[in-house]
Amino acid sequence: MKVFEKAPAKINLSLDVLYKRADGFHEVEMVMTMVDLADRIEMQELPRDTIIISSQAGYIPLDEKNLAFQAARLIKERYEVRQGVYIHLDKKIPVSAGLAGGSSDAAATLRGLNKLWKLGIGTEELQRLGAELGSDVPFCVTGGTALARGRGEKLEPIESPPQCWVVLAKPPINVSTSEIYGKLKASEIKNHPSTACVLDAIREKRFDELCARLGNVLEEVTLDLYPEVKQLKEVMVRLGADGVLMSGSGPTVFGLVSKEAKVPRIYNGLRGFCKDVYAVRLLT
Ligand SMILES: C[C@](O)(CO)[C@H](O)COP(=O)(O)OP(=O)(O)OC[C@H]1O[C@@H](n2ccc(N)nc2=O)[C@H](O)[C@@H]1O
Ligand SMILES: Nc1ncnc2c1ncn2[C@@H]1O[C@H](COP(=O)(O)OP(=O)(O)OP(=O)(O)O)[C@@H](O)[C@H]1O
Repeated sequence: MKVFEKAPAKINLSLDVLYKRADGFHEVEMVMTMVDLADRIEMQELPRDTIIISSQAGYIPLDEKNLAFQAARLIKERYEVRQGVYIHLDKKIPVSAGLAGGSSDAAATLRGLNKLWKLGIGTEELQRLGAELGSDVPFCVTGGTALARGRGEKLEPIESPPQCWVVLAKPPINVSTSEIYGKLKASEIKNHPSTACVLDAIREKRFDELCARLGNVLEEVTLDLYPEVKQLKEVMVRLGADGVLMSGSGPTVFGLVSKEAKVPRIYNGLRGFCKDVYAVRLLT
């Protein structure tokens, strides 16, 4: 038997850090949503007790470092599953981009194996398992739009933002999430985004207000280390995107655009700076 799952990319509409915790993680307050750019994951049952990963993407690990492998191993161990699984990852989400590609693959693997092996695991338990794999995985289990707290695992679903285009541009650099959090001085953050205002703008369907309130405290660190990300933000603003922000720890920059007619100019303008550019819709 085979199952298929879509694993969409996420963007952070706001990302605030409240403080650094004793366990080394940062207490966050984030508004996250999914966009229509997704990996596609195929899971096929194997009679042997083994996990095999393949992918057309040459640049991701295919061994136990792969987050989909870790998700399969976790579910097999926890639910004492003796069968094996062959997992093919059709990657569309750029890697190490700040778009939670690996986390979404892990979440999709948890959902898919729950179906394949008829385990009957509830959503909350899938999210708990996800939290063992990474901070973004619990959100990716359900997707939608949510307010995330804790280290990202305490989730409150909220309604979707007003529908719009999302132009994503990833410069050709790799950014390490732990390095960016490591360099952040949580007690010295000057400009905290207002999570409450972002939530209000979404609830009241005020697109312009949402664009004005976008904010990510990790930008300061990443933009300082990688001036090309700052430049990309400036280009996107100049090309006419309504709201522009870096997603997660970067380096992907996204622009929200309400008018479809503006999208080709922004897309084509960005292609002059980097090859990884996508124009997609929000997954509402
Ligand atoms: C930047 C975001 O992607 C925004 O959604 C997430 O906060 C990070 O999520 P993630 O990549 O799933 O992160 P994890 O794999 O759990 O952690 C990677 C590293 O980031 C740091 N980290 C992550 C989450 C968090 N709340 N505080 C942290 O300090 C830790 O140093 C950790 O070792
Ligand atoms: N299935 C996977 N897809 C992509 N990367 C993976 C996968 N499994 C493990 N990785 C590794 O995880 C690291 C981060 O990749 P990923 O694409 O998830 O980053 P990201 O988009 O910055 O994530 P986040 O936004 O959650 O911080 C890379 O070093 C990559 O090699």
